[in-house]
Order: sequence, then C-alpha cells, then structure tokens
Amino acid sequence: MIALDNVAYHYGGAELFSQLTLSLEPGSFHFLTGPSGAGKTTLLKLCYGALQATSGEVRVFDTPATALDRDQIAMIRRRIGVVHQNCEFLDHLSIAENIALPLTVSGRLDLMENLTDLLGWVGLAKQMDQLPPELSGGERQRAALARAVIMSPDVIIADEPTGNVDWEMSQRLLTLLVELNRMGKTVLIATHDLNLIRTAKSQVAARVLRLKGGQLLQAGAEL
Ligand SMILES: Nc1ncnc2c1ncn2[C@@H]1O[C@H](COP(=O)(O)OP(=O)(O)OP(=O)(O)O)[C@@H](O)[C@H]1O
Repeated sequence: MIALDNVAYHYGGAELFSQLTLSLEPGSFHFLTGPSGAGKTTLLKLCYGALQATSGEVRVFDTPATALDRDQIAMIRRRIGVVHQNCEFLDHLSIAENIALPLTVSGRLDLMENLTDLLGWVGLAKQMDQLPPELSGGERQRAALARAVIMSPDVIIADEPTGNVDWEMSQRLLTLLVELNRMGKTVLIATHDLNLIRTAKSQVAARVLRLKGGQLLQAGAEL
C-alpha cells in the first residue's frame, strides 16, 4: 500500500536518514519507535505524501509520490486517515462539527450518517456539542482519531496518539486502533510508549520498527 525504497530525507543540508526501506502491506499493523528527534514524524509525513523524499522512491497506493496529480492527492487524503501529534481543532466549532469537517470539506455529506455511530464508538456521544477547549486530553485524542477515520480510510497513520493521556486512556485508544485493524485497515503508529507496544503485541500481530541514528531496524531487546 505504501512503500519506501532507499529513501533519504534532508532538512536543508542536514541529513536525517538515508537508504530507508519500508513496506506497509494491506491489513498490517506497524509501530514506529525511536528516540525523540530520530525522524519518526518525518517518516510518517513521507508515508502520507506531506513531504517528498530527498532521494529514493516513495510509492503510495502504487503511485510514485513525486508523480501525484491533484486528483491522486485528493484520493490519498481520503484513503489515509492521519492522527497528528498535536491534535488541533477549530475551537469555534463543536466536537461533532470538527470530526465531520473532512466530510464537509470534501462534499461527502452522504457519509454524515456515520457521525453518530462514530461518536458512540469513540465514547464522545455526550460531548458532541462541546467546544474543543472543554475536552480533556484523552477526549481530544479520541476526537482526533474519529476525525481521521470518518472518511473510512484504508490506512490509519497516528503520530503519538496516546501522548499526554493516562494508561487507562491509552489502552482505550489502543483498543480502537486494534479494532480498526481487525476491520482490515492498515495501521502505522509512531510512539515512545514501549508499554503500549508490549500490550498491543498480545492483541495484534504488530511489527515494531525502531528508527535511530538514521537507521530503521526491527525492534529487539528493549521490548
Ligand atoms: N521543518 C523542519 N525544519 C528543520 N528541521 C526539522 C523540521 N522538522 C523536524 N526537524 C528536525 O528533524 C529531526 C527529526 O524530527 P521529527 O519530528 O521527525 O522527529 P521525531 O522522531 O518524530 O521526534 P519526537 O519523538 O520528539 O516527536 C529533529 O532534529 C527536528 O528538529
């Protein structure tokens, strides 16, 4: 679905990594871990086409990321749901309106009927009319996940989806992500939380990759 072949990325003159190779097969579940600043967010952005590789090839749904036309970029936005690290919302819109925003922006009002079910699934039915600043950290993370999946994407890419929430809430978020994977979605999660990864491994056949010093390796003893 998404493949990186010998990919390098430089910010200005500084090389973050080179020769990275990664393949996300349909229905797979991957964790990406590694120290702060190793390049996890950058790697995720390459996977969903928000950054272009300095060299090497990124293929998204079998199309080179450098060759995407406007329609294909719109298709990628629909087929890849992203949970960003700092889940930001429009503070003057309710939580339900924020979650539904991808539908209103893309004109997919036919999918609006899914909104109520989705709010229930993430446990935010009661909070649907509240404004984002009125929500707790865990509620905001769940709202961000709901917004990422409302277009029914094939791939979910989540950057620290359990950052700033307690253990119980991170378990709840993990359960939602595992459920999505059981529905056939491909899941890629960047996280520092090794406990979360350990717990997930008892629930799902997850592959764990560690990005460190510009190298992407299978995680080992630390798990
Ligand atoms: N827009 C940018 N311009 C220049 N350097 C950047 C930019 N974005 C990130 N960097 C640098 O690239 C490196 C990798 O950043 P990135 O956010 O990908 O790491 P990360 O592994 O996700 O970190 P964290 O775990 O702290 O979120 C860092 O040193 C960061 O300062």
